Amino acid sequence: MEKIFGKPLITHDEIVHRIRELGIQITADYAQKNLILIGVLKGAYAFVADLSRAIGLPAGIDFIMTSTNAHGEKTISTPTMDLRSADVLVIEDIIDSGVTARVILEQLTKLGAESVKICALLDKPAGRKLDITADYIGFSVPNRFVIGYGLDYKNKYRTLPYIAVLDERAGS
Ligand SMILES: O=P(O)(O)OC[C@H]1O[C@H](OP(=O)(O)OP(=O)(O)O)[C@H](O)[C@@H]1O
Ligand code: HPA
Ligand SMILES: [Mg+2]
Repeated sequence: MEKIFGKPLITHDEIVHRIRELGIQITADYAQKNLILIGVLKGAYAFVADLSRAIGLPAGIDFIMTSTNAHGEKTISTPTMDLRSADVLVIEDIIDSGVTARVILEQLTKLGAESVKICALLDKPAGRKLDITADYIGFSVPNRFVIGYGLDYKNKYRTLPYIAVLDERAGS
């Protein structure tokens, strides 16, 4: 797969280093709080696994999935954990248009969480359609379609250990 995608946009070592930094920051920020991490499947699966183990707190962990309903609106599944009085940190792979993040923030806030913040591995500001800012960001990426480390193109390439720009030669 390396040959198809050439040089990584963000290497595995850079991801590991940045996650260590984010873990230290989140550990300090949530030291006195009732932290529940909520991973957004599928894209955030790799980031959740690594970031959760870089946070030195007894955090709860849960997952949600997103889907699109008959009206073309994005919806989320209901978390299994009770979020009342919890400080929720949503873990996302990327914020692009901001539509997914907006729906997640609105819905989880309605479930009675004390606070809801978002940590995204990647931020693509040029893709933004809604005014959404992540509270923690791993890396800012250019306005290109990126894959790897959880991010897919047609459900493939999630397992790449680094982030790359999709090469047209990958085909369909
Ligand atoms: O900011 P946005 O434009 O809303 O895009 C970001 C969202 O889109 C992707 O998920 P997708 O719904 O494709 O599903 P996946 O996580 O299963 O890949 C990505 O994982 C984010 O969740
Ligand atoms: O650049 C991207 N790559 C993969 N999935 C995505 N979902 C929104 N933007 C992207
Ligand atoms: Mg996703």
